[in-house]
Amino acid sequence: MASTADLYDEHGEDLQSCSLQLRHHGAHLVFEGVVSTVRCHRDNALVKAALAEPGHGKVLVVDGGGSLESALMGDLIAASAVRNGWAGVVIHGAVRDVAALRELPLGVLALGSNPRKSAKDGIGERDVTVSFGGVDFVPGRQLWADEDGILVTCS
Ligand SMILES: O=C([O-])CC(=O)C(=O)O
Repeated sequence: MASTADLYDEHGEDLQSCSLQLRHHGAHLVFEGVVSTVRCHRDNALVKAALAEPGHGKVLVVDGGGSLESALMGDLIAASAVRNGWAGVVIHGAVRDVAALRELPLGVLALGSNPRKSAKDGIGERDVTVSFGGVDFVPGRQLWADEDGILVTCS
């Protein structure tokens, strides 16, 4: 994959760039894939269900509303994402089991971490457009991530 900076130089007008300073937590610092989404708040049942499905190299973008009060993914859910062929998970919210996530062959970007787990009631939405950091993450669009940040196609 070309670096996000090179992609931006080549296709800037066609790309949205995420201004939110998410941290890398997975072993893969460079990843790309088609966007799939979950919107939820302190409830990760939909995240777990999505990552238990075949990922086909997609990236799950989770809009947790920026809450750092509880973790939306830990090492077990992340390991299931690896098994099911997801390329990465981008979380506007928190993860946990950070030491274990670092060993997993998965792209993981998140706002922060918290050892507290989330509810499992299944409240939220799947494959809706979510927006944060100045980017509209529309399901079906292409996403690229590396150590500089995240780019997503505009259409
Ligand atoms: O079960 C959870 O809420 C998340 C978690 O800790 C894991 O994925 O290991």
